[in-house]
Amino acid sequence: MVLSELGNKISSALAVMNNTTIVNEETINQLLKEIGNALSLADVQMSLIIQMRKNIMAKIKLDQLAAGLNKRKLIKRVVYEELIKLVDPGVPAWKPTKGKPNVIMFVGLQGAGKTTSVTKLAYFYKRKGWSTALICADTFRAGAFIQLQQNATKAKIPFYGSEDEKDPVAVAKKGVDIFKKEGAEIIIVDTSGRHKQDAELFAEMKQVEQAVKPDNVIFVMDSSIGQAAYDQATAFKSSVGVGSVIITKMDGHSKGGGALSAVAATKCPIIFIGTGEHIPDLDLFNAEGFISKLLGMGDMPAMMQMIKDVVPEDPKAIDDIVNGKFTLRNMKQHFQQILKLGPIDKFVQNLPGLSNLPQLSGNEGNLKLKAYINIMDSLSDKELDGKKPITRPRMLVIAQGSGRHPREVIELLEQFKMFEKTFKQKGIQNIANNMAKGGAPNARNMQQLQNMVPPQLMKQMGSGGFQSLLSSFKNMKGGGGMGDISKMMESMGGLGGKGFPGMGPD
Ligand SMILES: Nc1nc2c(ncn2[C@@H]2O[C@H](COP(=O)(O)OP(=O)(O)OP(=O)(O)O)[C@@H](O)[C@H]2O)c(=O)[nH]1
Repeated sequence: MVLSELGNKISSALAVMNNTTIVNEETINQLLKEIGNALSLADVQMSLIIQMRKNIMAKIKLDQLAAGLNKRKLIKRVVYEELIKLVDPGVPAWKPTKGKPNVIMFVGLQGAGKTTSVTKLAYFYKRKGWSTALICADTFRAGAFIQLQQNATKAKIPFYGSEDEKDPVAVAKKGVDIFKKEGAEIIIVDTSGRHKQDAELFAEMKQVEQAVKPDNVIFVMDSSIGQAAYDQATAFKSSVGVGSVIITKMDGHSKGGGALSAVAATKCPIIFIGTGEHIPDLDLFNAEGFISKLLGMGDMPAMMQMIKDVVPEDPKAIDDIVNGKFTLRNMKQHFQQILKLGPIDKFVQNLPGLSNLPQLSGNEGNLKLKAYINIMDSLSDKELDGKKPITRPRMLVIAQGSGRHPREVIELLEQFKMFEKTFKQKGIQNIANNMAKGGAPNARNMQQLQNMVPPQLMKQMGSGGFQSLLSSFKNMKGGGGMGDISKMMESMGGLGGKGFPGMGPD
């Protein structure tokens, strides 16, 4: 059973409870039994399931509930909170400090995904403007040096290692010293693994730890580990000062529950999950967002973060929205920004109602956007700025110039009309204006916003999903300010009409 199945099972158990006429002890027992079975099938440790069940029962005392209280809502909330607790030790995750060297040491068993994840993490920080460096202190596995060197070169990250030096402590120490002197802010040390936990491995880890004095030790765990996760995590935690966890291969067919509940063993937060073999395939982990996504309720904070991370402030684009102006040039920028968010399917899976769909369109959406951008590269400035209409003969020339089919040029212009319509709606301008003054969207804005969400998406989101979308708007008050709301609207504009290119209902 993969995690989306776990999510679907829990969601349907909650839906059954929601549809029963009477909520009594029996209904709750049945619900908890089904949730417990689903968690157990996903490899979550039995003692944790029993504890969770006890916590839920303690929070829902039916006989003490005030009359008129929405019991179903309360039960759902309690289940949701307890699921979050399962993957959240309640300890804030360590954060690096800008402007100083932060040494991070990776530990884990062989094949867990350490070498892949060190590069992913360095790349994650590099994209955010940190100066990063990688050190290969895995002198045990032949090939580890070359693997990390190649990954580092691919990601354009400075690397240190030695094919001749057999002492991991010496390599780690020398590498850290070099990069500290060079002023690197994130220095990541990859250590060797073993097929199984053994004394030699732990002794080596301890020596490296003492030599480089890491600011954080990250324990990397393969999500397919199953029930053995608890013991493995405990062993690593008691040996070195593990501070955070990364769970890899969450994209595969593993059950994942065992590794996820390893936080209970380490009392350390999961900070990232690996979602593929490529360098950008590393997702920030947020317990609430993760459970919300698991249950098909979307992960709006993750979506907002993705947008915030990569979209630069563009006052002109904001002005254009406020003034109801939308040109092909705006659309081109909009598509370029969406592409920076990574694969579109990942972005969309953070949306309520779409989050537990198995796979939307893979890379198709991105390829389509790239094709559209190619076409727009062939437009003149006047055409991009809406100062000159694009005639049919001109469409053929543009198709030829961009090496695309004329049908795609027509498709792009149709897409543009839909975007233009969305962005010219008064509602968007009102909200933008309101947010520009630092205010939260009011009830009328919300209604207008609701009217702008295409019926197809609305149906998929359900009212609960829509509420969380609205609250994400409300929560933005004061936080990200005007920049955020404009970006959010851009993303919503992208969902307008037929949805993202290549992902529409037809
Ligand atoms: N699908 C998928 N594969 C991953 C992920 N992370 C790592 N891998 C793959 O897992 C395999 C092992 O990864 P490594 O990074 O070499 O493992 P390691 O922990 O460094 O192993 P040692 O250096 O031997 O200790 C490689 O084939 C990786 O491509 C992930 O998140 N998803």
